[in-house]
Amino acid sequence: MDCSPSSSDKKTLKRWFFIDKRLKSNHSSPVLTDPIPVNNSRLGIHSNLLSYQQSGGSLSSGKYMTIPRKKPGKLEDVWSNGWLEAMRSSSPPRKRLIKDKDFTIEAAADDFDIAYCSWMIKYPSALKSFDQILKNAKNKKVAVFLDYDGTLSPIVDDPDRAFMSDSMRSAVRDVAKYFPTAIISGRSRDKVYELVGLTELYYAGSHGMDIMGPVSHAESGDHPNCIRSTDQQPGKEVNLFQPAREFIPMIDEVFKTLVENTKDIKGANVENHKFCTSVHYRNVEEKNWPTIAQRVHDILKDYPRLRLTHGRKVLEIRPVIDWNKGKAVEFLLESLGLSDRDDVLAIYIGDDKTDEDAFKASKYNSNSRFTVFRERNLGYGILVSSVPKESNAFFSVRDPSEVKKFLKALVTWKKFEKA
Ligand SMILES: O=P(O)(O)OC[C@H]1O[C@H](O[C@H]2O[C@H](CO)[C@@H](O)[C@H](O)[C@H]2O)[C@H](O)[C@@H](O)[C@@H]1O
Repeated sequence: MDCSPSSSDKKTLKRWFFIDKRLKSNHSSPVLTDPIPVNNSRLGIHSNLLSYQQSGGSLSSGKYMTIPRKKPGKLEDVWSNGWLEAMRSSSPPRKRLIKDKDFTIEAAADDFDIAYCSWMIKYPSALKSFDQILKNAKNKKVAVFLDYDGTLSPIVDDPDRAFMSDSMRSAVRDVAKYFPTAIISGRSRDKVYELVGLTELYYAGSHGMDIMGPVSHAESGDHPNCIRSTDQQPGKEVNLFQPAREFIPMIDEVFKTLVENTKDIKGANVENHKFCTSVHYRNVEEKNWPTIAQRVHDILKDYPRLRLTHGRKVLEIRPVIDWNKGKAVEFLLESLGLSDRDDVLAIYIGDDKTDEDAFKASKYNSNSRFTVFRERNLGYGILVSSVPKESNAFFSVRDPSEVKKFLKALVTWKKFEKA
């Protein structure tokens, strides 16, 4: 779809603004929003509100190796804390629907396209804005951060079959030849490394809680959770940074309990990412979503040091520490010696709610210690989305195929600049 306005669009645009106005007058917007669980003091709390070092509360519930079969709680829990609402809006609809928290209307293709074009005024295409990006990148050190699922690989029903294409792999390999490049994924670091298979990159798994980065130029290398290692990535000395190390036994225990307690729900799938665990409901019938949500909720009640976040048709359980993909980007920039400088442009491409933390990331800077990417043009967040949704990103691309075009364009620019 081409979103450049043409004269023939005028009529339809007018029609769209009329629809838009009508929806707004009903306190509604055609843009998908991510409802944040309300009414839940613990399980849905935003990580930024929590300090990194948590005091009190034991690390384990003391039940390692025994898997308790939970007594079901009341279904009202998951209604009242907003989980179900968040689950329903957790992935872009495949059908052309305009959704709002109060109602869903089936949109004619035209209306949907116009909604998308109107959304792109706020989140312009990174491909069409490439000249603007280059203008800002000129004479700067560019660093590239990439999410995996939905960004480098298309979303598919089976998480074990989310492969990236060879052409995408070669585009990422080329990018890494010219720019420091890292993958920041919700998956375990081992799994995402297995899927990407490139030694040229740095990897952060478990939403940034397991970072294999460069041997540090800065203080981050002296962090107590940093281990220097040479054997993890062939030919490279790397730093391993694992701020949630102490949670490994607890996550393993919760993972086993989740497997046991969801095994009778058809389509449920639990993954262990070592520092966090995911419960997929993409293949669970919608009528059973309240049940799966309630089971997870009941288990988490026993773990005050774990919290829940929502991904694309997945419930993610992770430690209550002030660490996320945004912090991982900051950490990697610091390790790369790219923090305390103005001549750096960080580009982050991602599709999911957890990528929003990275879109909001700050960069250390001598003038003001934390400088938000978006406000100072020190970095660009690029959201991958084929439907309108609210984001902290600056630009957008529609899908992984546009991500690949963008990466290739970066490489072509750099080659040309060097020649
Ligand atoms: O941060 P990411 O690299 O994007 O990882 C986030 C989650 O991605 C995977 O789940 C998502 O992709 C699956 C495969 O396309 C899809 O089936 C699932 O519905 C999506 O949520 C991964 O399996 C999760 O563990 C990650 O947390």
